Amino acid sequence: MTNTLLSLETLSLNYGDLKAVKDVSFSLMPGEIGCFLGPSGCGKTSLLRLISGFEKPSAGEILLKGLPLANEQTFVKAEDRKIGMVFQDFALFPHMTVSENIAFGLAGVKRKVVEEKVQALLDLVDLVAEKNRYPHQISGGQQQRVALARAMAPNPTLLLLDEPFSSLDSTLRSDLAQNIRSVLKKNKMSAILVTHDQQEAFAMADKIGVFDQGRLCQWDTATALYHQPMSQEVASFIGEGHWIAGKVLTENTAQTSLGVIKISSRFKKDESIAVHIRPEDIILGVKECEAQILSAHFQGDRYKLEILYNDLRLFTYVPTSKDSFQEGQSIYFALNKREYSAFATDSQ
Ligand SMILES: Nc1ncnc2c1ncn2[C@@H]1O[C@H](COP(=O)(O)OP(=O)(O)OP(=O)(O)O)[C@@H](O)[C@H]1O
Repeated sequence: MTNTLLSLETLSLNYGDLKAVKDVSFSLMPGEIGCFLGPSGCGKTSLLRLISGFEKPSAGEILLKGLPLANEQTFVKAEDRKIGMVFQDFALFPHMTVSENIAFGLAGVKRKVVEEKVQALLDLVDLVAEKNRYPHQISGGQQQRVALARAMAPNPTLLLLDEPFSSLDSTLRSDLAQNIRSVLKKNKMSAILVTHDQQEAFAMADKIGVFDQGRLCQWDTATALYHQPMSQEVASFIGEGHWIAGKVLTENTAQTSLGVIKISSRFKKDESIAVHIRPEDIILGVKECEAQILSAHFQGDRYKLEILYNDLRLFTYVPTSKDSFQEGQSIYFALNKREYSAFATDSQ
């Protein structure tokens, strides 16, 4: 028997003919922060609504601490699931102070206990000095921390955060993502975050699920998604890269227009494959391949260099230095010697 906190088993949700969530299975361990990542309309919010109890599954099962929340026979109502929610727009009560907002979910609890709990949460989210202010008298980031403290107050078993940073500006978002992660970790709180922003997912989550049209493509750590994508969708969606055609030579090598490279999956000899190469795999200044610079885009701390090698367009990043780059200039590079992710292609 595992001590899984949340398990989803082949969970599906249909809205009429539309299959919004298709056979999704994964599990979350106690204290883990998970994340649903994917483009708009891929079913992230629908899945969060299934877990919170705002939607009934069309098929499959949700278990919390081994007990069914929803399956063919059972449906535990949202208010009985001990699952907290933090919404996109924070949904704070404007006529209540920060402390009153945090205390809101503690109805029926003794006053002294409420006071202690609110004080501890104010400390945790670093809002002691703002406790008597109203939501309009604090910043967006502070409002989000109030929303987090309010959702944590009743000690939920699991916290769900639906695009919690989307109304904040980008510099605040990454700071707050780190900050909220440390608050959750300090409290050993299990949580699931929904976002379409990779940097936010990377900053907050232990495990990330990449979704595509209602399907969970991969549930993994950020580094595994980046370095060992299990499908072309995940490789293309996470980070940046190039697809290069190749033909399988031996069990773990392929011939490509960048030479013979190692591949991480096993294919049959002569099979056509697409190999995924990251920008950081193009190592400049090593005299193996000679290319021409097509363009150099100055991006502040770095240049994005587009280069042409035979008929192949590649790009990489170079830290800004005194070097300048001219269009048409020759430049040498080598391909990083590692095993590359590769996938079978339909072409012969
Ligand atoms: N109540 C509903 N009735 C019918 N279709 C719906 C309903 N809610 C969502 N959908 C559809 O289900 C699909 C998944 O929607 P969902 O909101 O779960 O996606 P999402 O990944 O959260 O998107 P976003 O990032 O834009 O919020 C979409 O095609 C959407 O139009």
